[in-house]
Amino acid sequence: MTISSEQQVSKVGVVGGGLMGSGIVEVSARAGQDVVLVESGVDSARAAKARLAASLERAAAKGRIESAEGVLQRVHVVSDLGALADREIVVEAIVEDETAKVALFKELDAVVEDPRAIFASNTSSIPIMKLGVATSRPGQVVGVHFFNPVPVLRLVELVPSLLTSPETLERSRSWATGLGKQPIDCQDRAGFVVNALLIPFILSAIRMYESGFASAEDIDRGLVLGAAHPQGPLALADLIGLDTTQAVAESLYEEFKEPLYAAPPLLQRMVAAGLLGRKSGRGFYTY
Ligand SMILES: C[C@H](O)CC(=O)SCCNC(=O)CCNC(=O)[C@H](O)C(C)(C)COP(=O)(O)OP(=O)(O)OC[C@H]1O[C@@H](n2cnc3c(N)ncnc32)[C@H](O)[C@@H]1OP(=O)(O)O
Ligand SMILES: NC(=O)c1ccc[n+]([C@@H]2O[C@H](COP(=O)([O-])OP(=O)(O)OC[C@H]3O[C@@H](n4cnc5c(N)ncnc54)[C@H](O)[C@@H]3O)[C@@H](O)[C@H]2O)c1
Repeated sequence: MTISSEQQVSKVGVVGGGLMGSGIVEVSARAGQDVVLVESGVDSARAAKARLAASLERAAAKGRIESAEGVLQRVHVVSDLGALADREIVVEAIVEDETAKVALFKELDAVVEDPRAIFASNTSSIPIMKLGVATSRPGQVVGVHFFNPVPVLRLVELVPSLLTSPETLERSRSWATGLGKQPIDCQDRAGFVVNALLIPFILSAIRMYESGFASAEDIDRGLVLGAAHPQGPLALADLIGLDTTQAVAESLYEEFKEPLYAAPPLLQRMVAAGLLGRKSGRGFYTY
């Protein structure tokens, strides 16, 4: 299907400006799009703005953009979902929690006025169908899954549910490609392609560490030096966030009931303790 200029989206909304949402805002604004970011509170809005500004300053220092200010002019950070009324695509990037996402998709359905607007979720593992049927427009709901760090990694997984329309899928593909991303197509199964393979690998590393088999540093060094990974699995879990890692493991386990997807006790205890990785300052490493 060819996407006409009239079907292309340029008014972007993002809900949730954490690790991923701020990255999605950044790549959209850098591609020249007008972006409204909705965050839930004053502190998280401030944190999102700081993360975005720091990343843009780094891009400017490397000569990848002319100036951070130029890009920031296209970004509006608000706390009211009503500001998304005129958006052509809204990307949900809130916490990996099905109840919270379903509630948000219901609200988005009520506030977004464009009858053809795309409702995209950046979920790592929650069925797109569950988000689709929370709205009156399941044909316009699709998974558009970015990877962390968003400004660096080129992949986007495109995940239609059984009810997603071909037009929604192709408009999403065209949008992601316009951001400089390379889409792959996935079925609506927990974990899609990458997390279904990556999360059990990370969980195996956590079990290895938990059993005292090797230190965190040696497990990570082993995979970096012996398998040419950019970082080891425990450092990667800290980058993803241990809460998100656990939530994705739980979705995979619920769907497939395979022990390899079960969150190890150590991961569960670390999350309960608030040791969430980089974002909380401590996980398998201290930051
Ligand atoms: C769970 C989810 O659903 C799905 C997922 O997202 S799974 C996670 C997928 N992500 C990965 O696997 C990440 C693997 N790790 C990596 O790619 C690298 O270790 C890394 C990019 C995080 C850091 O790379 P490293 O070389 O150690 O650090 P560093 O030199 O600071 O960064 C490399 C480049 O990335 C850029 N970069 C790093 N982090 C960045 C960030 N948060 N934002 C913007 N740019 C960033 C740096 O500016 C640098 O650019 P340069 O090459 O032009 O100098
Ligand atoms: N961390 C990763 O590596 C990664 C990679 C790909 C996809 N994802 C997915 O992206 C989503 C976000 O993950 P993250 O790592 O950015 O999480 P995060 O915890 O860094 O950020 C979540 C943000 O959402 C905000 N938020 C929560 N509820 C909200 C609401 N109702 N309205 C507005 N804002 C709200 C929070 O204030 C927070 O800033 C999750 O679905 C996650 O599975 C994460």
